[in-house]
Amino acid sequence: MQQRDLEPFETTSADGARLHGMRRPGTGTPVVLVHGVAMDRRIWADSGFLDAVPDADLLALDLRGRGASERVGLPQRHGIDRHVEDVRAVMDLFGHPEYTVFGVYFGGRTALRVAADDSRVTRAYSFCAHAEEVELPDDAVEQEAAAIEAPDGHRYLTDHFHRVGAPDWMVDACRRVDLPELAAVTRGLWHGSARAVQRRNPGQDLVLITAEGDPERDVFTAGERRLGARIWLVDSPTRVRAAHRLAEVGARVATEAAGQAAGTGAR
Ligand SMILES: COC(=O)C[C@@H](NC(=O)[C@@H](NC(=O)[C@@H](/N=C1/NCC(=O)N2CC[C@@H](C)[C@H]2C(=O)N[C@@H](CC[S@@](C)=O)C(=O)N[C@H]1C(C)(C)C)C(C)(C)C)[C@@H](C)c1ccccc1)c1nccs1
Repeated sequence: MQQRDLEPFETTSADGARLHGMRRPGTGTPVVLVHGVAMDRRIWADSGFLDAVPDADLLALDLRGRGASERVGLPQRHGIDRHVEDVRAVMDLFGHPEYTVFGVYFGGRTALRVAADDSRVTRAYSFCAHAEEVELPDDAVEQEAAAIEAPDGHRYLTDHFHRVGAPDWMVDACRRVDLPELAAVTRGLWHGSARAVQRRNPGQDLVLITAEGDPERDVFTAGERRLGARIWLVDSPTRVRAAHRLAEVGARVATEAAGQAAGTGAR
């Protein structure tokens, strides 16, 4: 992906947070790309996703506190509704009537919440995050936040993701994050992220993606029943290792986008 294709953009979220992103111009319904917690917008190029979706108009933002976007500091400014507002600010900036939103991990859960709140989203993909209520184990999440804000916080993250077989692009992304901000994002998960995604709006197409071997696969199929979502499975033993398949999933997204443009897209 030559750098010449990428055009930077800036906008402001509903609470005033300054956001940065990159547009890769293309055709058809624009696709807003939403990264996960310990990531930034560079993962889309690094994972090969960008090259797997050569024609689409891609809008990749840095969520608040990540990449070049504003550090907001407080956990309550990192709740999932603030993430939703970040994505909606990008949709407002480009002013299209319809968008596809594609998110990975917590960015996928965010994509589903954006679709529930905003009917400009006609298709939402959640890579390896489901739509059901989760039990946030207060101690484990607080321990994780404390480990992240410790001096060797990057090592905690990279050792863990190495150990569970994450791809290099995910491990490298951890090294780029600002640790105090990442600890605030982690504590921010207590602000609304545990709630299930309530609905699919008429005319929306939701796709939940997880690993063939995911022990929580049944939680994803619950979303299929409850929301009328589609399920894609990737050939991987776990959700974390499914990250190796992100470019392959991008190619499937491109096929659907092309199909839609030709008027034959699955609805
Ligand atoms: C089974 O987990 C996996 O398959 C790993 C997978 N995580 C998830 O899918 C979801 N999280 C979880 O399931 C669970 N949360 C967790 N802490 C919240 C969290 O995620 N992080 C906070 C920090 C940041 C790095 C991110 C993360 O990544 N930490 C990994 C592991 C990293 S190491 C360094 O310890 C993670 O999961 N830690 C768990 C535990 C603490 C319970 C062990 C629960 C409590 C929500 C169930 C995420 C998408 C989520 C869903 C709903 C609501 C909130 C978050 C990955 N995400 C990114 C890359 S891999």
